[in-house]
Amino acid sequence: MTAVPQPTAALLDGTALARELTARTAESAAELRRRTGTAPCLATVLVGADPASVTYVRMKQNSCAKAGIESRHVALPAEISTAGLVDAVTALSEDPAVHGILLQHPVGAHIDERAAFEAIAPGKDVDGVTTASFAAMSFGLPGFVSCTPGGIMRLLDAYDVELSGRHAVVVGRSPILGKPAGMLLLARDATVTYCHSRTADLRAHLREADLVVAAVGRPRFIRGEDLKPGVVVVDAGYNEGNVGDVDFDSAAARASLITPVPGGVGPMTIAVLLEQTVEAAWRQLVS
Ligand SMILES: NC(=O)C1=CN([C@@H]2O[C@H](COP(=O)(O)OP(=O)(O)OC[C@H]3O[C@@H](n4cnc5c(N)ncnc54)[C@H](OP(=O)(O)O)[C@@H]3O)[C@@H](O)[C@H]2O)C=CC1
Ligand SMILES: Nc1nc(=O)c2c([nH]1)NC[C@@H]1CN(c3ccc(C(=O)N[C@@H](CCC(=O)O)C(=O)O)cc3)C=[N+]21
Repeated sequence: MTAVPQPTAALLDGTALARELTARTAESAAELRRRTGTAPCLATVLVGADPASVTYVRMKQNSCAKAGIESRHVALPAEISTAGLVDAVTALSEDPAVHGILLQHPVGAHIDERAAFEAIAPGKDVDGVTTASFAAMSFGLPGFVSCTPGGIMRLLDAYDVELSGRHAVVVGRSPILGKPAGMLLLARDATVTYCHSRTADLRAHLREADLVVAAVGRPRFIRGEDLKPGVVVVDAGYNEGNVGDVDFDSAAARASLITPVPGGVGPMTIAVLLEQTVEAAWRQLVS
C-alpha cells in the first residue's frame, strides 16, 4: 500500500480569533464614543487603483464600519509625486479628526515609499510602518506594532505556541512583514533565522525550523517535504487566487499547527489594525 499523506495538523483559526478581538475593539470604540461623543476615525490612503489594493482597502473600511470606526478614504492618482503624497499624509497627521492612518503598500516605484511612511505622525501610526514604530517595537517600548506580525503573535499566543528557545525561520524580510515578525519572535526568546532571495540554502534552514513564518509572495513556495515533522507553520502569504506561500496540503501532513489561507493571518492583520486605531483614538481624545 502506498502511504498517502494525511493532514495531521490542527488549524490556527484566524477568523475566529479576529472575531473575538474585534468584538472587544467594537466595545471599546462604543465606550469612547459615549465618553467623548466622537467615534474613532481611520484614514486610508491609496495611490492608484490596483485592483488587489482597492479590495484590501475596501475590506479594511468594511471592518471599520462593523466595529464602529469611521473611515475617511483618500484616493490619489498613480502619477502623484513623492512630495504630493508626503503632503497628503502630513495633512492627515495634522488633522485632529483623524486618529489613525493607513497608507496602503505598494505606492508605485517612482515614489519614495519610506518618505511617505515617515510623514505619518507616530501617535497615528496604527499600521506600525514608521521607523519610530519599528524601533520602539524592537526595543520593547510602547507603540504600535506592524499589523501582520502583531496578528501573527496574537494567533501563536492564543494557541499557546511555545517560542522561547525554539528555532523560528522567517522567509522574507520586508519592512512591514518579515523583518518585524522576526523582531517580535526574537523579543520572545526564539532563535530567529531570516531567509530571503539571497539565502544560499533555504531548504536546509527550513528543515531545522520549529516555527516557519512564510512571507515571500510566491504561491505554494514552501512544501511539506521542506519541513520538520511537528513544525508550526504560519503562512502570511496572500497571492492571486487567495493562495498562500505554503502548499497547504503537503505542509499540513507534516505540521502540528498551521494557518489556513484564507482564514489565518489575513483576518488577524485587520483585527490588529482596528484595535490599534481605537487605542490611538483613546490616547488622542482622552489622553
Ligand atoms: N495577510 C496579510 O495581512 C498580508 C499579506 N501579505 C502577503 O505576504 C507576502 C509577502 O508580502 P511582502 O512582505 O509585502 O512582500 P515583499 O515582496 O515586500 O517581500 C518578499 C520577501 O520575500 C523574499 N523572497 C523573494 N523570493 C524569495 C526566494 N526565492 N527565496 C527566499 N526569499 C524570497 C524577498 O527577499 P529580498 O528581500 O532579498 O528581496 C523579500 O524579503 C505576499 O504574498 C503578500 O500578499 C503582505 C502583507 C499583509
Ligand atoms: N500598509 C499596508 N499595510 C497592510 O497591512 C497591507 C498593505 N499595506 N498592503 C497589502 C497587504 C495585504 N493585506 C491583507 C490584509 C488582510 C487580508 C485578509 O483579511 N484576507 C482574508 C481573505 C479576504 C478575502 O479575500 O475575502 C483571509 O486571509 O482570510 C489579506 C491581505 C494587508 N496589507
